[in-house]
Amino acid sequence: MSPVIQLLAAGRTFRQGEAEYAALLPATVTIARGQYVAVTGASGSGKSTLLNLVTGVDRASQGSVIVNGTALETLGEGALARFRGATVGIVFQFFELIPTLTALDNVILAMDLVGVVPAKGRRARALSLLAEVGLGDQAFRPPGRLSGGEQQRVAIARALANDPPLLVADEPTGNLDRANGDRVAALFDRCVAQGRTVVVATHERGGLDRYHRVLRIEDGQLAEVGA
Ligand SMILES: Nc1ncnc2c1ncn2[C@@H]1O[C@H](COP(=O)(O)OP(=O)(O)OP(=O)(O)O)[C@@H](O)[C@H]1O
Repeated sequence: MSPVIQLLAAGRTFRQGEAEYAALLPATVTIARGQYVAVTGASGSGKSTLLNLVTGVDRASQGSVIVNGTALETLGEGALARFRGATVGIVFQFFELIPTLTALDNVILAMDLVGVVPAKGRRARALSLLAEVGLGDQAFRPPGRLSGGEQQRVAIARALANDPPLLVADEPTGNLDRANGDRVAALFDRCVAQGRTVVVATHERGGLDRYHRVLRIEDGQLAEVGA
């Protein structure tokens, strides 16, 4: 089942020499199961910082990040890594695919690293996910022989490899032209239709109609903009 995500006065500060710098001021927000949420804000406003707390990639400096009732700050590194592997799929602006592997092997590797999909089913599942994102005939190409839009679709297939209930994407269309961006966004729409919770950071001010909720960050301050 999709997770409920709660931030309770969760913030993140970074040390800059002698000074402390708040990348995310203490924020309280609940994201319900199956919600489709946009996080908007200018470059440097704190979107990635917020996403990193929600995914357990980074830890809050204060407050609590609770996913399905588990406060992530209570988990040790091993337990946090298992949480990420089983619960979260992440898509990055610049795809972050491994250039020396084929599209297929990039998706299989995500399953190998986490180990929740039985080994003998991984190849077939990866092929099926690539077909689902419209890349059935490109599975054996390395990322360098795919367009940006195709690489991002490989990255989405990889993010879905372990069937995570939560999908988090950091500016996933920021590097794509309109047509490819629309195609990628349509795949996220489908993930929501499948019952996943999907959180997307975007600096765009338009095209927000598809989301259930829009959160906005300005200089580290999170606010709800609209539903
Ligand atoms: N590891 C870090 N150490 C120090 N400062 C950091 C670190 N990560 C982020 N910051 C700072 O925190 C602020 C918020 O950064 P963040 O990456 O969250 O912004 P963003 O809204 O995602 O920006 P962009 O849209 O450009 O990705 C920025 O001023 C950034 O320089």
